[in-house]
Amino acid sequence: MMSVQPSAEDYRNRAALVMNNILFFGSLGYTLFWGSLGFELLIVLNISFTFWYFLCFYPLSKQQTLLAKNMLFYGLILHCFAYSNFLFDKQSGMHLYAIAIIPTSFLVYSNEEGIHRISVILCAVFLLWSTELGLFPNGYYSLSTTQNTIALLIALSTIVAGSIAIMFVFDATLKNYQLGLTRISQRDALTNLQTRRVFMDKLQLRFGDTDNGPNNDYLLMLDVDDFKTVNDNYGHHIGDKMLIHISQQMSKGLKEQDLLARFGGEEFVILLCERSIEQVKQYSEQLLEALQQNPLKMESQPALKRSVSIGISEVGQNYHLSLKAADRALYNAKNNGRNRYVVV
Ligand SMILES: Nc1nc2c(ncn2[C@@H]2O[C@H](COP(=O)(O)OP(=O)(O)OP(=O)(O)O)[C@@H](O)[C@H]2O)c(=O)[nH]1
Repeated sequence: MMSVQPSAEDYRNRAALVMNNILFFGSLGYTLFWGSLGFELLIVLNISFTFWYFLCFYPLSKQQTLLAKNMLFYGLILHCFAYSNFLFDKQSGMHLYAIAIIPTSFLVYSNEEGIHRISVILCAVFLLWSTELGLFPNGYYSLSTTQNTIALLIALSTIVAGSIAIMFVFDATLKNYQLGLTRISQRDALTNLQTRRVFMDKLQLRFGDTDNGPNNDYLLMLDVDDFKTVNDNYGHHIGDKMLIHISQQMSKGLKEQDLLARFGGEEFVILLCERSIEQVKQYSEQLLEALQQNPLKMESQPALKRSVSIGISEVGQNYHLSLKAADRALYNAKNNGRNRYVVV
């Protein structure tokens, strides 16, 4: 069965949460800091931002969440702008908070909200630029060196912690995404079995190019009998369900090191490892029987039965030749009446 992996989107949401927590605590730090200096207005402002952080992740409608995000970012930028240009002098480091805003906007806004992200970044850049150049009148209050250092430390530690979180979480996201892509490319989309290419690569890994001689591994080529009539009589979607159903039956009785792949269309291939020919025959008989006993159940019609034909060959000195031999055996099984196996 296909396991449900967290998507890149899930990781992005988690990253946004981590980042927001960091900013939340940064904001809390500032609240305490302004409190210790007696700036009541700044305490209230910081609490309001904490409230917007909270709303960004509270389950609301899409539009309300977007509003909360905008309130948070534009409010934060305005707040830093007022701090660093009018209230305090630029040494207070308030404008540096904008550096944390830039990467955060990538996480908090979704890709569809890119336009908001761009405008937030432009505003943050303007804030940094205007403060650095002293474009506006200098701040009214001047913080002492220690106070400046504390304010700067809070801003910088928020930025550093945020950047570290981004590095880690993005790394995990990327790895997960790549893993997901690899998994997808190795699996057949319909049956979730391995693809022909992966199967051939694994045969190559197991047997290599050298002539090894027989080693109790068997190749089975399988083809669904009269499958075209399933599509013709019941439609393609029932044909698809039949392929899934048959592949599930095939996977029963396989061991961990065995391989099962969809070779193409209604053709499958199996490698049974370290078995005697009797065991291979037994597996084949059980599969033929299971398909008779477990037809595909349908909602408003009688259950639908299909058999398979199987060609079997032992993996000999060259696995390519063994595959061809199994294919010939399959051809014979078809010609001899289907719903059977033939060993070469
Ligand atoms: N629904 C569905 N049909 C597929 C898929 N891949 C291949 N097919 C169909 O499988 C059918 C194979 O038909 P044939 O090659 O004539 O084989 P058959 O009807 O099984 O006859 P025999 O093999 O001779 O028993 C074709 O109609 C293909 O369109 C698939 O992924 N889904």
